Amino acid sequence: MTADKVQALFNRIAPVYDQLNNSLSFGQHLVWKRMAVKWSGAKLGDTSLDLCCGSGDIAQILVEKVGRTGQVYGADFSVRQLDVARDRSERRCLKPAIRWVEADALNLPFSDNQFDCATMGYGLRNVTDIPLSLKELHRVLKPGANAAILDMHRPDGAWMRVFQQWYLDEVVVPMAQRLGFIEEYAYIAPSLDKFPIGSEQIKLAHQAGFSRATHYAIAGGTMGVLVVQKG
Ligand SMILES: C/C(=C\Cc1cc(O)c2ccccc2c1O)CCC[C@H](C)CCC[C@H](C)CCCC(C)C
Ligand SMILES: C[S@@+](CC[C@H](N)C(=O)[O-])C[C@H]1O[C@@H](n2cnc3c(N)ncnc32)[C@H](O)[C@@H]1O
Repeated sequence: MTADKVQALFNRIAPVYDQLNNSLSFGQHLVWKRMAVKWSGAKLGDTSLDLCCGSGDIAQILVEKVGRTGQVYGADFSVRQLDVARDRSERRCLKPAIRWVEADALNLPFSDNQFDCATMGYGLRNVTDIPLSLKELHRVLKPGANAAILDMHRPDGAWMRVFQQWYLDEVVVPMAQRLGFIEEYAYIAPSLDKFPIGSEQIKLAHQAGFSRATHYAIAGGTMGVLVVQKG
């Protein structure tokens, strides 16, 4: 899929995105997002970045970690997702206020070495150039900074993989169909088929310049968190 099509897809599903994430994962996506924030090493006073922030769940968790002395930037190229993110965070009157930035993960409008930590939730599988997005992430992190990249993952075990495929085809797509978004959610399965597995992600992270990279399989291997460090 081209970047324009990915952007249009996430604009279209913005009104139902949170509702479907909650029902399809039985609320578990928030647990996985909290794990990613923990592994990003976010701490009080940090300047943090949530890349491909969508409706802003992870950015909101980062606010709790960096506190009033820190800063949180949420960056995404979908204006509709950013509208939802802004509405939700304004309703909660978060301090510090999150800075929502319309930006392409492949060409970030941030300086070199700007961030103490970063997160990316379900973004890497959707960018059109994974090596370039990892390079951009590496560029904007300070030396020594960590980033945690959460995404779906293909489990090692055959039965778990069969279950995952069944769940995507027989639960996710029909539920999305009821809301009129069949094609949008049918896109998840093929995007996962071509997404590099953990060991391949580690290689790509090293090639992008990260000195350390570890992949943690979670949720029975159906999800994964790639934790990287800039040397
Ligand atoms: C966080 C979730 C989905 C994010 C998401 C990512 C995408 O790339 C999309 C692309 C296009 C449309 C929508 C999305 C999108 O919403 C929610 C998780 C949904 C998963 C399908 C849930 C998969 C569950 C596993 C098969 C196993 C369940 C384990 C159990 C809940 C413990
Ligand atoms: C599945 S959503 C994840 C949103 C959020 N991080 C979450 O975990 O719920 C993927 C997001 O990545 C964004 N995205 C995909 N490619 C992008 C790119 N090249 N630049 C910026 N955002 C991008 C989409 O607009 C979408 O909001």
